[in-house]
Amino acid sequence: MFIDQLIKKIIEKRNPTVVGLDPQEYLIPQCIIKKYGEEIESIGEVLWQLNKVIIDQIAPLVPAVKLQIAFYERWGIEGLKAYQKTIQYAKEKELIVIGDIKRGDISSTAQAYAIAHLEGPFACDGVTVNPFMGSDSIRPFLDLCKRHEKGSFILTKTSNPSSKEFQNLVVEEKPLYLHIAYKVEEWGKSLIGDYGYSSIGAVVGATHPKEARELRKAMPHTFFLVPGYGAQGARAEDILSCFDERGLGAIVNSSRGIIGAHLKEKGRDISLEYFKNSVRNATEKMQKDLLKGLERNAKYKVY
Ligand SMILES: O=C(O)c1cc(=O)[nH]c(=O)n1[C@@H]1O[C@H](COP(=O)(O)O)[C@@H](O)[C@H]1O
Repeated sequence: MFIDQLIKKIIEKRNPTVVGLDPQEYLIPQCIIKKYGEEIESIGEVLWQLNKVIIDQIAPLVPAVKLQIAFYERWGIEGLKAYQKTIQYAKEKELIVIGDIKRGDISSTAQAYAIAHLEGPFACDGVTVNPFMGSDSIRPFLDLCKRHEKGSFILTKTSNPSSKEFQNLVVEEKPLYLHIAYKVEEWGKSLIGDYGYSSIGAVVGATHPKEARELRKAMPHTFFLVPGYGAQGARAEDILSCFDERGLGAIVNSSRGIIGAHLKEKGRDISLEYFKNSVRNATEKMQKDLLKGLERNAKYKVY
């Protein structure tokens, strides 16, 4: 089952973090671009080699990676080939792979998305899904999650500053994000695993600690994917309320904070060795930071 596999890996590695493989152009070290070609035709190879280097560094440290598909789609077919190859390689390295695709559409279309990203050419272990269109748009993802033991994380309270425009609107006496939360709990009911969490999770932004606390209470069986740490400004203490008293219940993403750590220190003109160390150090630093936060808070036990 997706969620049990994810939690087992988190416990094994003592690390509730996921590295975001979001290769924005300005982050890519010059040494990789120069080695694999600076022409637009080489972009697929550049993205793939970059990801391979990152995965080799982080595979022993983290349970999972998340690929934001936009940074691949943006380059067309070559980008998507790199996306596909990276998924395959991360799986070979026994990482849980989350495709950050944020899809949502009428059910027949949603089914095609679900097939593409959960069983077809881009099959990941889990995906992110947008619930704006309601239950029938989610159903195809739930069905395939059940059939193939996969997972989905449903956007519930997103990390961006404008998320409050719609998600915090009060409807029938409750903010919209709470309505979504109750639906996500319901959608996940039949996929609850050994640790009490469902393979149907929620995306909850690290940048909104007050809402995260409320959501943790409202969603006792829902595992959180928590973006916003690092580059978007959230700190470990903002995220603690996403975890339960066992130190489980959430996995925290960082993308730019890990694969762009070298920029603050040195810029893009660095050696491959420097890049590798920078990725590894940033990953270890994030792990320590979160574990320290969990340990400091007396209520939480760390595995
Ligand atoms: O679903 C997501 O992963 C997501 C939801 C959300 O509310 N906020 C958010 O930042 N994300 C994604 O999480 C990653 C955050 O990247 P960094 O800000 O660079 O760590 C990006 O891939 C975003 O697309």
